[in-house]
Amino acid sequence: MTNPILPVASPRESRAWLGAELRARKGATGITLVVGLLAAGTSIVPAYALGLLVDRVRAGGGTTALVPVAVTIVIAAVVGGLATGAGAHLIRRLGARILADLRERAVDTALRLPVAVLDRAGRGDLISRVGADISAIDRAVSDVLPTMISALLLAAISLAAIIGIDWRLGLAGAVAVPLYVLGARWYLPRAAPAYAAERVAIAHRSQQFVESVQGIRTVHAYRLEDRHLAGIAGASRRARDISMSVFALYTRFVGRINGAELAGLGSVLVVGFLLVRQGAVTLGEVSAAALLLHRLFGPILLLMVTFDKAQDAGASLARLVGVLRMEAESRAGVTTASARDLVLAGVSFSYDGVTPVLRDVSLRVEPGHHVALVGSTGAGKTTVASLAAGVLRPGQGNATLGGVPVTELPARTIAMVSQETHVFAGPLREDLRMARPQASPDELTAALARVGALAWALNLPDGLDTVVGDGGHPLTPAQAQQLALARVVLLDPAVVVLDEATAEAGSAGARDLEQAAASALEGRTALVVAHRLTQAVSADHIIVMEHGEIVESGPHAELIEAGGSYARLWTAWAARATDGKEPAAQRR
Ligand SMILES: Nc1ncnc2c1ncn2[C@@H]1O[C@H](COP(=O)(O)OP(=O)(O)OP(=O)(O)O)[C@@H](O)[C@H]1O
Repeated sequence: MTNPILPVASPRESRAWLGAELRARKGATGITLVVGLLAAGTSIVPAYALGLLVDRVRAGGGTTALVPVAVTIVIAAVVGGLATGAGAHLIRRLGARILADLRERAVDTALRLPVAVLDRAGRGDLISRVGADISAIDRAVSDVLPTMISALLLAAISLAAIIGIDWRLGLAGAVAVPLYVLGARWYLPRAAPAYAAERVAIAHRSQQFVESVQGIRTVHAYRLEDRHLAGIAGASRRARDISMSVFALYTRFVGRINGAELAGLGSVLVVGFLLVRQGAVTLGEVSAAALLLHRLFGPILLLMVTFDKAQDAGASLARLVGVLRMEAESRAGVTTASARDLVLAGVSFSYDGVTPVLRDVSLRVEPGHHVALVGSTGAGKTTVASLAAGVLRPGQGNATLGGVPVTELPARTIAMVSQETHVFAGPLREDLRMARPQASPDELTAALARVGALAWALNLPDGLDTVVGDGGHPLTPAQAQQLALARVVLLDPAVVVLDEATAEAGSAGARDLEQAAASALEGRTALVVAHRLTQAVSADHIIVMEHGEIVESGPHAELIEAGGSYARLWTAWAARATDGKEPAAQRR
């Protein structure tokens, strides 16, 4: 899927990111490299030892001269085996850790992105990046990466060893390089489509077979056996032909690689012959150089056939590192957006594009002020709150904070506590930490205390470690809302939109929640849907809504004096409050 919004990192950016990650893990990277080099180093020892053996035999050395060489080869094999195993394990572990961090940072960045950016980018792209792309890299890290890195280290060490024997031998061996490159450039672009076609043909064959077996009664009933058998035979022939052509492609590729090996080895032997004749090197040294080159054939072929997998993983990495590039965007504006007006200007909205729910709504919440929205059920309060928080986008008009559309603000700039409070499954402590992952235990308890939830939280079976949410310890709706308010305290946003279901908590519970909300909102700019009129009394400004429109607005005292809808709501509320019923005044 092509996407103009979520960026893809350039190869240079991906390399820079990887370099920084490795530098940040100097210790683990260093040990991995040392063990890898030890494995590569020990695996070239037998070639050297065999070269030495040749010289000793030529010099007429007896069995005693040969034993140390044999022992060296055995020790090198054992150490090399152990080091190769340990190296692969260390590479996998390092890779898995870097990958885990990358996934966390990518998800974290994505969750902070403004709603508008996510909408434009398409959630599917994001989900495939943190899902399929991570899996592709993960497979490469545990499967091809250790082999590739070992092969590269071995190639580097072997080349250095050959040049160390005599640079002219190194040059002779290098004759193979352009031929390898040509072989790879011929094979790689053909291999991917060929393997893809083979997979499709095999899937088609299975499909034909399964369909015929599943519909066997119909096949018998209409005497369709011959037609179905012909279909299966045709699909099988196609699959067989494609598989054979894929195999032919691979053999032709291996033929080209064998050509490169022949050229490299042949040149080493010819140059070696001339050098031995000149007395520049010994026969044993030329043998060692030839064996070192030969030792590389397997790893180089492996590098080539796994190259496409590494390329796939590289492409996935670029897509993930691209998401990280948006980190700055996801954090920008958090501080600058504070101390700015929250404004809805001429906002109209409809959920289905037909029935208008809001008509020309304009309101302003000044920095540090609390504005209460009141009105009957269905008047449009929750819709206004969702538009102000950037959860919904206006059909007409604008919702802005400091002039910036709220949907383009980083996700945590405006916090919204809605009527559906979700308790995430897991320990209560982790539920709170969603709002601030680095929160210390003291900060967690302070946040709970501020919303009056500390006493009950400490009384849970395992205190803050009690597992809550789905399948965990049940919390009352009021407790869940207190938890949501504690998360607001931890998140510490400049602006809060509150649409709590205080009315559902019973009068005593509702009063506690009002207290908790007031405490959580202290010092912040707030737009509050006042489900109980007592919440409106203390607000700096009250907005009264009816049928999707603002019908009145002003401070409590002014609205009472005006004797309009708010005054009527208030009278009804006060009368019921004296009856001891304490209703949600706007729920008629
Ligand atoms: N998701 C939705 N899809 C379609 N219509 C909706 C949706 N949510 C709300 N509405 C409709 O929009 C109108 C305004 O609803 P809204 O929830 O904003 O009112 P409210 O004043 O908050 O009411 P309450 O006090 O009951 O929460 C109502 O007619 C409601 O039926």
